[in-house]
Amino acid sequence: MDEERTGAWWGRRAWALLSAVRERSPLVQCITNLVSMDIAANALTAAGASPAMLHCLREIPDFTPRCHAVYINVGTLSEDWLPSMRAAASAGRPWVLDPVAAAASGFRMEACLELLALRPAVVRGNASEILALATRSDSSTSFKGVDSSHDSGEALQAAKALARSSGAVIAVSGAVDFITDGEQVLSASNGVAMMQKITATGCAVTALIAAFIGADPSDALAAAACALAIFGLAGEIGMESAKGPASLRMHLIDALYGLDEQTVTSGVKIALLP
Ligand SMILES: Nc1ncnc2c1ncn2[C@@H]1O[C@H](COP(=O)(O)OP(=O)(O)OP(=O)(O)O)[C@@H](O)[C@H]1O
Ligand SMILES: Cc1ncsc1CCO
Ligand SMILES: [Mg+2]
Repeated sequence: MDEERTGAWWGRRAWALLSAVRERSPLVQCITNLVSMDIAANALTAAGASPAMLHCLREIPDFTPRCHAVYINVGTLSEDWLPSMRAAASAGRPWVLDPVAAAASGFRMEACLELLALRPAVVRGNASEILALATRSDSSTSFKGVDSSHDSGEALQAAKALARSSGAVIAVSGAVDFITDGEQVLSASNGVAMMQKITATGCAVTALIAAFIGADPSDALAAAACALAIFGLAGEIGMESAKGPASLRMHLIDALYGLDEQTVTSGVKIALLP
């Protein structure tokens, strides 16, 4: 390492990655749930990326190889969409998985585990989703639905084990986001609690991770941490003008669009855990 990775180093790294997204405008194919399509596409566009919500199996051989990254989210999974997810994940592009409500059913858990075997670069979930995936459990009563019933710290050991067994970077979102490749653990401490009151903010930040990887595929751990920190920072700035979840959604997207170098380098809170 040329330079010690201080907080200031991470601020510069986050700015470099956001700048790369703005300059390269990576094409990100999103096979995502019906709830999240709008906020994910708007978050990607505001950040400078180019989203495409295509999920028809017959289009994947032509379209997916031309994408810079792929985003797959099982939130409104159906049997019809699973073949498209498999095909897009197997198209040779770097891709990111959001295992929404992984424990909701045996079918969904099987689908998530099958997709995980197709080597995503990053998996981003809330703590309950990462705990369920790591234990391959779809039966525990503590797993409700799309919202987490655990704090992110409770899933940290599970995230490390899942990263080692899958080869993916695992990101657990929450008040503090944890990002690990199974050896190193980064924390990203940006964001505001009100973000949990907007549906599909988690889905949107996973899409943003795919955009960061599309712009620079060299370091999935850094891409995931910087995307989470930048999305959280946009939430903090948005909260200064918001009156509740609906206006926060609008102000967060505006803030993401307007982020400048000074704000990012001084505002991003990423640290390497000892
Ligand atoms: N208590 C909190 N304080 C600050 N930021 C938070 C808090 N909880 C969540 N966030 C942020 O909100 C975003 C969404 O994370 P969350 O864990 O709620 O995802 P999720 O449960 O998968 O959401 P969804 O399924 O609705 O998409 C992330 O950027 C995360 O960092
Ligand atoms: C509410 C909801 N249901 C399935 S996906 C989704 C969006 C948040 O994950
Ligand atoms: Mg989610």
